[in-house]
Amino acid sequence: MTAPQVVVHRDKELMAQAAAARLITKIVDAQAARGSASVVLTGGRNGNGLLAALAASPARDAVDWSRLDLWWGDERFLPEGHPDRNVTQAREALLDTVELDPARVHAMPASDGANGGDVDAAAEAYAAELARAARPENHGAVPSFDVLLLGVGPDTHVASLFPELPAVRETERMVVGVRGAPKPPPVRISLTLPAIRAAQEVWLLAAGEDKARAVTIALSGAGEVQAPAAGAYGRRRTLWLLDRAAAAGLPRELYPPASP
Ligand SMILES: O=C1O[C@H](COP(=O)(O)O)[C@@H](O)[C@H](O)[C@H]1O
Repeated sequence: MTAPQVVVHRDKELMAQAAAARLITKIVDAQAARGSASVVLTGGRNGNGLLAALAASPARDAVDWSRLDLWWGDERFLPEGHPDRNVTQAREALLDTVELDPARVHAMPASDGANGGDVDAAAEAYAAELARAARPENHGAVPSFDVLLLGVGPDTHVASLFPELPAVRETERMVVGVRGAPKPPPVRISLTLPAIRAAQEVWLLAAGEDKARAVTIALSGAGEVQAPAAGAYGRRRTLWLLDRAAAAGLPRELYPPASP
C-alpha cells in the first residue's frame, strides 16, 4: 500500500487544470519510455472537469493520442449513447476532439450491447478484455495502468464501489456488476479494489464543499468497506488532488504548507 499524498489547489477550476497538466506529462513520459500509455478514466463532475481542462490545454498536442489505451473504472449500465453514460460524457468533454485509435478505447459494455441487460455477463466480458490486454510482467489479470483516475463521491464511493455494498468486498474478480447503487442509475459495472490497486498510480479527485466529509473520513483511517475511497491506492503512488473546499476538514499536517 502506498501512503496517500495530498495536493490542495485554490478551487476546482485550478485543480482540473493542474490535474490535466499532470496527466499530459505522465502520458508523454510513458509514451517516450515505452511507446504507449494507459489511463483509466472516471465519470462524475471532477473527472469530466479534468477532461474538459485537458481539451482546452494547448499542451494536449504533446500527446500521441493514437498510442493511448483508455479504460474505464466504472460505467452506468445504460444503452449505448445514453447521456448519463460515463463514456458519452467523456466523448463530449474530450475524446471526440482527439485522434484516438478506436481499438484502444475500451468502453465498458452498454445495456443494449452483446450481453443484453445481463450486467454480470457484461462485467465478465470487460474482465476478459482486460485480461487479454495484461502482459506477463503485469503479474495479474489486468494491465498495470499508468494512471487510474477516480472521482470521490460525497458518500466516499469510488468507481461504482459504494459503502457496504457487496462490490466493495470483492477480492477475486476484477470487474463486477453492481445492483442497488444508492446513486442513480442503480445498475452499474465497476472495477473492484484489486483491479484498482494494479495501477501504477491512482489519482483521486475531489472538489467542492460536498466532498469535504468524504475526504476527511477516507484519509482518517476509515475501513474500505465503510469508505471505499480509503481502499483505493496505487502500486507506486496514491495522489489525492483536492480543492480547498474539499480539503477543509483535513488536518493541516496532511499536506505541505506550500500548497497555494
Ligand atoms: O456516479 C459516479 O460518481 C462518481 C463521483 O462523481 P461526482 O460527480 O460526485 O464527482 C464517479 O467517480 C463515478 O465514475 C460515477 O459513475
